[in-house]
Formats: sequence, structure tokens, C-alpha cells
Amino acid sequence: MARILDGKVIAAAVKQDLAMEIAQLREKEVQPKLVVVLVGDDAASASYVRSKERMARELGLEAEVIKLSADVSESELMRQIELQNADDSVDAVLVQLPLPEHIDTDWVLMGVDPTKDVDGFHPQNIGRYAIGSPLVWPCTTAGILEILERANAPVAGQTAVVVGRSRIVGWPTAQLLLAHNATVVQCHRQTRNLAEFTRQADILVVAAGQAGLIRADDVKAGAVVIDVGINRVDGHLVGDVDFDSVVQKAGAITPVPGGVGPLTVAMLMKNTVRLARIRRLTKEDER
Ligand SMILES: NC(=O)C1=CN([C@@H]2O[C@H](COP(=O)(O)OP(=O)(O)OC[C@H]3O[C@@H](n4cnc5c(N)ncnc54)[C@H](OP(=O)(O)O)[C@@H]3O)[C@@H](O)[C@H]2O)C=CC1
Ligand SMILES: Nc1nc(=O)c2c([nH]1)NC[C@@H]1CN(c3ccc(C(=O)N[C@@H](CCC(=O)O)C(=O)O)cc3)C=[N+]21
Repeated sequence: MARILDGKVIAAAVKQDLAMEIAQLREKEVQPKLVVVLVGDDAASASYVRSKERMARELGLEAEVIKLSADVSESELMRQIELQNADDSVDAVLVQLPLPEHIDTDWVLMGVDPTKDVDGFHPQNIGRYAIGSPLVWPCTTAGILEILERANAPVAGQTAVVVGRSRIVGWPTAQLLLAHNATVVQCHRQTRNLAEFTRQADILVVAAGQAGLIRADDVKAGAVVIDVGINRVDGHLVGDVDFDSVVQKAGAITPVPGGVGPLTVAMLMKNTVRLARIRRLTKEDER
């Protein structure tokens, strides 16, 4: 039976460390502030944003949510982002995805000041992580590293397979594992014979959004399996990994819910604090 990597417990440990750091920053009169821009009334997005607000409040971080209607124009959305860019009290700006169809997501994400880009989605940050040193790693990716580290799972020299290559999860996660000296294979929809690759993974990260994509036969015995997927099936949340069968074979596994998700929110807070620290306490030429 695999060890179950409990995201809630790990997130609580991250929060504890952060609370101390925030108290120290307050002594230096730094009050980190996060702004979340939420467009439209998608129920899942609204619920994620609520959990972000809740955790910020618990930690004593300032958080503001700017709600815009689903039919907001691209230029009005940009104007709102630029207001946050210009506001010196704001350290971190997050534009909740997905955005409505009529809005060019790439263009909007490029509008966020790279020094306030708490998601790490700006091309400047992507360029930085291509050379291994981003200001921040995207929250989910950072959360995956936190899980691996706190579980004492080695990364260097391991074979890591990432299923998915999205800007939010798959791509940055493969880059992070590579930066930590894993041997990385990145799979996607056009990968032929997916199982041939996943079966070789010492670390298997699955971020495809397909319930039941990975079953016990697709996993190497003893592997560390990180299930990022969030799928609603018959009213329940399930991951991309068939937990009940894979738990019998893997060495360690994250559950859904209660695995990567809680870490994503915790790392958003950690990234906010980091950006606040860099922007307010570091000289321009040291960044
Ligand atoms: N727990 C958390 O904190 C978070 C969870 N999520 C969840 O993670 C999942 C992925 O999210 P996201 O990356 O945004 O999703 P996207 O839909 O943007 O990307 C999915 C990726 O998976 C690949 N893929 C899809 N199906 C298959 C398949 N059958 N075989 C191989 N590759 C496949 C796609 O390939 P291709 O590029 O070829 O299309 C694509 O690269 C979702 O369930 C989402 O809800 C997302 C963010 C945070
Ligand atoms: N700009 C931007 N940045 C993001 O990081 C971002 C985004 N947009 N859009 C959507 C995805 C998804 N995402 C999740 C966050 C928390 C949970 C989470 O807390 N999940 C809980 C369960 C949640 C529930 O019960 O619904 C869990 O897995 O235990 C999941 C998914 C962040 N994303």
C-alpha cells in the first residue's frame, strides 16, 4: 500500500512557516497584499477564489477580489489590471482562469506587471524559469515540489513523467523537475502509447483533466504519483488517477481532494509573500 501524501497536512505546515514570516515582515512594516481579478460567474472559479480569500485572511495577508462581469471588454479588464500594476500597496496580481472566450488570455496575462505576477504566467517569468530561476514558480508546480520535499522523495536523477503541458500546470512542472535534475518526459494528447512512458516513471505527475486516465497497470511499482486532476464525476471530485487501484501499487500517492489542491492555495500565499519581500526589501539591481 502506498503512503498517502496528505495535502492538507503539508499545506498546514507551509501555512505555519508563512505565518511566522508574515509576522516578521510586519515588524518591518511590510503588509503583503494580493489582488485577485475574477471575470464572470463560473461556480468553480468563484469557489477557488473564496478559498484563496479565506486562507489569506487566516494568515493576515491583505486580499482583495475585483469582480468583473462576464461581458467585460478586454480593454476594461486591462485597465483594471493596470490600476493594480500602478498601485504601490499591491504586491501580487492574479487573473483567475479561464477567462471568457472573447478575451485574449495571452494578451491579458502579458499585461500583469512581471514583478507582481504571482501565478508566474508572464512570458518574462516563463523565460526566467527556462533558465531555472523564476521569481516564483506557478502555484501548483511550487506545491508539487513542496509535497516531494516534505515527503523526502528524491528528485535528482529520478525519471519523472508529466502528463499534460498546460501553461498552468504541465509545462512549468516539467521545467521545475528538470531544473531539479530529474530526467523528464512530457506527454500530451498526441503521445503514442502513453503507458509505455508512465510505467517508467519514478515520479509520475498527472495533469490532464481526464478521470481514470492512469490505472495500476500504467504505474511502476513503488512510484511517487502526484495526481493534479480535478474532475467532477457523479457529483464527486476525483483526480486523473484511479486511486483505489494505484494506491495498491505506488510507493506514495496524493489523493483528490486533499492532495495538490490545498498546496496550490498555500503556495499562492507563499508566492505573494515572496513578491512582497522582493519588491519592498530588495534593491532593483539584486532582483
Ligand atoms: N489541484 C490543483 O491545484 C489544480 C488542478 N487542476 C486540474 O488539473 C487538470 C489539468 O489542468 P490544466 O493543465 O489546466 O488543463 P488543460 O486542459 O489546459 O491541459 C491538459 C493537458 O493534458 C493533456 N491531455 C489531456 N488528455 C490527455 C490524454 N488522454 N493523454 C495525454 N495527455 C492528455 C493535454 O494535451 P494537449 O496539450 O495535447 O491538448 C494538455 O496538455 C484539470 O483537471 C484541472 O482541473 C488545474 C490547476 C490546479
Ligand atoms: N490564475 C489562475 N491560477 C490558478 O492557480 C488557477 C486558476 N487560475 N484557475 C483554476 C485553476 C485550478 N486551481 C485550483 C486551486 C485549488 C484547488 C483546491 O483547493 N482543491 C481542493 C478541493 C476543492 C473543492 O472542494 O472544490 C482539493 O483538491 O482538495 C483546486 C484547483 C487553481 N487554478
